[in-house]
Amino acid sequence: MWSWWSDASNKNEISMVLLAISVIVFALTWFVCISRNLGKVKVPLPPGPRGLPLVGYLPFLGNNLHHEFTKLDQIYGPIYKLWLGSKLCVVISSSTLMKEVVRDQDKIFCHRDPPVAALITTYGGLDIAFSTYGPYWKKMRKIFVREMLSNASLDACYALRREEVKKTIRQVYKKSIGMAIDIGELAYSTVNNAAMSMILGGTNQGETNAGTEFRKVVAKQMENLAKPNVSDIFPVLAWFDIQGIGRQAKEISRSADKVLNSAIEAAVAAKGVEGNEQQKGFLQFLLELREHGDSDSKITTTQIKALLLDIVVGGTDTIATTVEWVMAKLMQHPKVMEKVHEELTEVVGLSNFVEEFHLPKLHNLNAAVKETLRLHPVLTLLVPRCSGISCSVGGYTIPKGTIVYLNVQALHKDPDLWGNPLEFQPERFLNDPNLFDYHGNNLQYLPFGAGRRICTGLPLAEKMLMHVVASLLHCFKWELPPGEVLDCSDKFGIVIKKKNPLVAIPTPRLSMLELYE
Ligand code: HEM
Repeated sequence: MWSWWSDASNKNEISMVLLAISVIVFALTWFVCISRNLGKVKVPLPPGPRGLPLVGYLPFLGNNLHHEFTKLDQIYGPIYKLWLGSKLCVVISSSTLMKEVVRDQDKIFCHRDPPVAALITTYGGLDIAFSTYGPYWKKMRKIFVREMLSNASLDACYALRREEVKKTIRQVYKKSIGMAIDIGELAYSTVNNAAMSMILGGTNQGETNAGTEFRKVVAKQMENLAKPNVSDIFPVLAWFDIQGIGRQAKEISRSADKVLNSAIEAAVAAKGVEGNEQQKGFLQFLLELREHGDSDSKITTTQIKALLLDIVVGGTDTIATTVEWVMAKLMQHPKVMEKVHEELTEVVGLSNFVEEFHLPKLHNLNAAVKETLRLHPVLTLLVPRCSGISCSVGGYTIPKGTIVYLNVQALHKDPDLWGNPLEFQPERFLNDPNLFDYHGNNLQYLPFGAGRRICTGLPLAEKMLMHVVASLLHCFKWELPPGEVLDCSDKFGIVIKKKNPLVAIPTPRLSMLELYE
């Protein structure tokens, strides 16, 4: 009988065939499973420190966030994550990874996750800095950059800035020769007055109430914004406003609104007055857009107020703090200061004030300012970005809605990019002045950020910063009060300031004392 099973050799063959089939089926199943799983293998989140349940790493961050971030960077590398309450944050500190964020995937990362206090004080994010990326933000930026801060517009209001710088010089000469002055305060009042003057134009009457009032409001706003807010890290608790930060923001917003409304009323009233035409300020310009703008540029009163806040809040403390840092670094390095003074004498002359047309010729001062911004970028974590969709950076997953901090201070001190990174050596910017500009072209140097969200105020900031520093240095020699030791440690805030304010004593430098009158 023909039977497979009875035939031993056949039985062996059948066993072999079955075994082969089993192996093939098993291999195929395994392969399919692995392939399916491979498809599902999740790209991991970046590494990072463990935190506590619920609050995450928040309790361990301390007061100086930027120093803490740099320490963590040494443990976890150039990209790491932290949970702050319910928010996932990623900190990035290498040039290569920053390129992925601000260049390759800039569109994904140019969103914001504004703090509650910022939303309240900017009329719900109607300004540029905290508005959502999209057509509204584009329109506001266009008005700001192409129209308000165009070369023509900045040239037109140069006389207003210049007058405020001169006022400061006169005031120092009359009241403070031989006396110790707080340089940060001096710079702040100069920049604030210049900003108010440019905003109000012909309607500005000297040291206006609006200027003084605004100063107080901005100081309160900066303080309030710098406070860590439970409502930001646990949005579900925002309604309770546990620390009262939202309530304070509303109060600040009401005060700012009052100042802005009275400035707008004054500008409207001054509109018909003859002689104010050449002194047109930003506000007059914006009011014209409100009345006569086309669909691309028409703007409401509330939007005008939000834009003005960006100038006063975004522009004054950043420039003033940088002025203070530059002065501190130069006083700490007398040889560099000497070179800068020699250059000012040669380019400007001791019988003249500094004018904006002198600024591009002040190569040593330019280099000293750039080097100061390398060591002390005042917005050291930029304005935090937020990922609009899930994506990957450095091979790690960055989920949608992650807050991304670009640690520019760490980038600026990266020993792989900078020789003697902790030393103040302005000459590194002298050899090839175009290698590092402020426009974010070289991703090794980003004091004003990069990409779509780069500082909107850059054209004004560059001029004002150099003009104020050059004028203070050209008109006076500065010395520390006897016994005072200069230290350059910093403290965290919205703007990174000197831990101890710089106090210095001026003596006149100009040859013609009438210039100070
Ligand atoms: C030394 C002075 C200044 C420094 C160092 C500085 C730095 C910066 C930085 C680092 C950013 C974030 C950029 C990014 O995320 O890539 C920024 C944004 C911004 N800055 Fe400045 N800034 C200065 C002066 C000014 C001035 C004078 C104004 C206004 C007249 C201004 C208005 C703004 C605005 C509106 C934004 C938000 C831009 C956006 O979100 O699209 N800044 N600034």
